[in-house]
Amino acid sequence: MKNKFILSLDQGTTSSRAIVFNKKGDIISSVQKEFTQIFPQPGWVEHDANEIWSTQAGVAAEAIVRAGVNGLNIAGIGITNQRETTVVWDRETSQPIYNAIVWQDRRTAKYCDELKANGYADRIQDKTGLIIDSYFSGTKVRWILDNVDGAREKAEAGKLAFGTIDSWLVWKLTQGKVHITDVSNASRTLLYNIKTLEWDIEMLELLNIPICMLPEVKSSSEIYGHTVTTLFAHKVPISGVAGDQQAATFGQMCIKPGSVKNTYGTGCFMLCNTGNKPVKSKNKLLTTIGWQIKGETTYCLEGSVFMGGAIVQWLRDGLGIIKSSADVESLVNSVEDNGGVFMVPALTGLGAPHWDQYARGTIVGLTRGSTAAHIARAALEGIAFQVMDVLKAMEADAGVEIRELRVDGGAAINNMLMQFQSDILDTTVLRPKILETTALGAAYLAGLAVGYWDGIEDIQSQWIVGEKFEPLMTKEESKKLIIGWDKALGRSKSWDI
Ligand SMILES: Nc1ncnc2c1ncn2[C@@H]1O[C@H](COP(=O)(O)OP(=O)(O)O)[C@@H](O)[C@H]1O
Ligand SMILES: O=P(O)(O)OC[C@H](O)CO
Repeated sequence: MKNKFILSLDQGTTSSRAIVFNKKGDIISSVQKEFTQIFPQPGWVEHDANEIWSTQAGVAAEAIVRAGVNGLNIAGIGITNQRETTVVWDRETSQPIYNAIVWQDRRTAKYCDELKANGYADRIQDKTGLIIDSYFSGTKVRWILDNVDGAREKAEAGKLAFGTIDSWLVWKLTQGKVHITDVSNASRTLLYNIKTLEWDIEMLELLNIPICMLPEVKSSSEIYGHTVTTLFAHKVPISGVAGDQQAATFGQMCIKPGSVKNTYGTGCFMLCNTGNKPVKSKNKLLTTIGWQIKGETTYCLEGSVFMGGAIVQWLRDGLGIIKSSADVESLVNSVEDNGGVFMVPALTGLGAPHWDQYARGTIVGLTRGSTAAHIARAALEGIAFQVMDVLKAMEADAGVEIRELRVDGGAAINNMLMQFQSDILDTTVLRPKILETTALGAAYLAGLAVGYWDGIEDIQSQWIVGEKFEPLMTKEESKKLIIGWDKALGRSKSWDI
């Protein structure tokens, strides 16, 4: 496959990205575009699905041009996406009937409480691997069917399609010819049985969602269809799909059971490969499908933290104490420590392992000496403390000590955050040379399906350490900080009841 490349479409929560990779896993071109975040009410988060498509299509076209190639040079397209975010569209017009309801959106929290009160938690965890929380797609689909005029009748008549962002992009790329998702995305809907690998009829009935709306579930690495859009002059195979966190786990080459990565994007997501069998968490982690290749399914345990790098965006857009996300590093380095200030970044509730839909952001420990720098430092430390809570739960579930953490995502570029993370975990943090592991993982899945790479052996050696962070903090210091964090955490819980 001479002069051939893989195009990866990475549709994240805050931006759409397209990256062209070569056979060595090098980035040939990369284009990114932020899009609008819509906050119609406190706790609600929406995206315009058409804007998701237009930004994604735009960056794809530009990445190809910048790489100096055309569709003929693209061996396959890999898609990876913000997960759980829910789109319902009209099959005939391809128009969404409502904005995409984003994974962070809390509007179905009360309904989730009812499900819990009615004793469904165990059964749901058994079947789907998930915790009852408004995070997942199922209750969002139900909300759209119940709240958009005429939606339920249309859905029952087979006129509406539901999809997570991967499905929506495949639909648009094939001009409505292909309606699919992959197992990793399906496993985030609350509707998919991760043991039988089928949509679960009991869950569909419970949430009152007609099965005819759902996409067909495929593996993460196969040819699903070819592009029909005018974006590419030639028909390009779409050959890899995985949720962004699972793609990053694959891109980080966490392919052996026990290997762990943490991504610092909008949220933080720690995934531990548990091999070919689902492991039920006893510590409020999620059991999720990592990927499926050639009929073999890999499972992971996951700890999802809702606010990661997004708290830095809030420092920028909400507080206005920095001009760009990158500025946070010089601001935090202007002070020695947090000056006694702690921030719990629970602006959209708390995910794993606390699962408190009603927690809200808290800043505590302010004194007359507190400055913007202390608040910024507390924000970054708040990211690392949340990851620490997840890691502890992961260690308890796996029954092992995690001595090495592979990291990636936009905020992993931040050296202060990575050093603090290593300090507070007392664990080695490894940042790879290529930080775009999400896009790379999707590229690998797509390339494996079309024979661009022959097998895992072909790509395994491409993972290279860029920076290594070792713990430097004394045990006394970290212990004191952890006590402060736990106290602050207590203040943020059950706030918005
Ligand atoms: N230097 C930095 N320090 C800390 N956070 C940063 C820095 N640069 C970017 N970020 C954060 O990284 C996030 C973007 O990461 P990315 O992996 O692109 O996220 P997503 O895929 O969720 O859109 C943003 O929330 C941004 O605030
Ligand atoms: O957009 P990201 O990279 O923060 O990822 C979002 C997750 O997929 C949500 O589950």
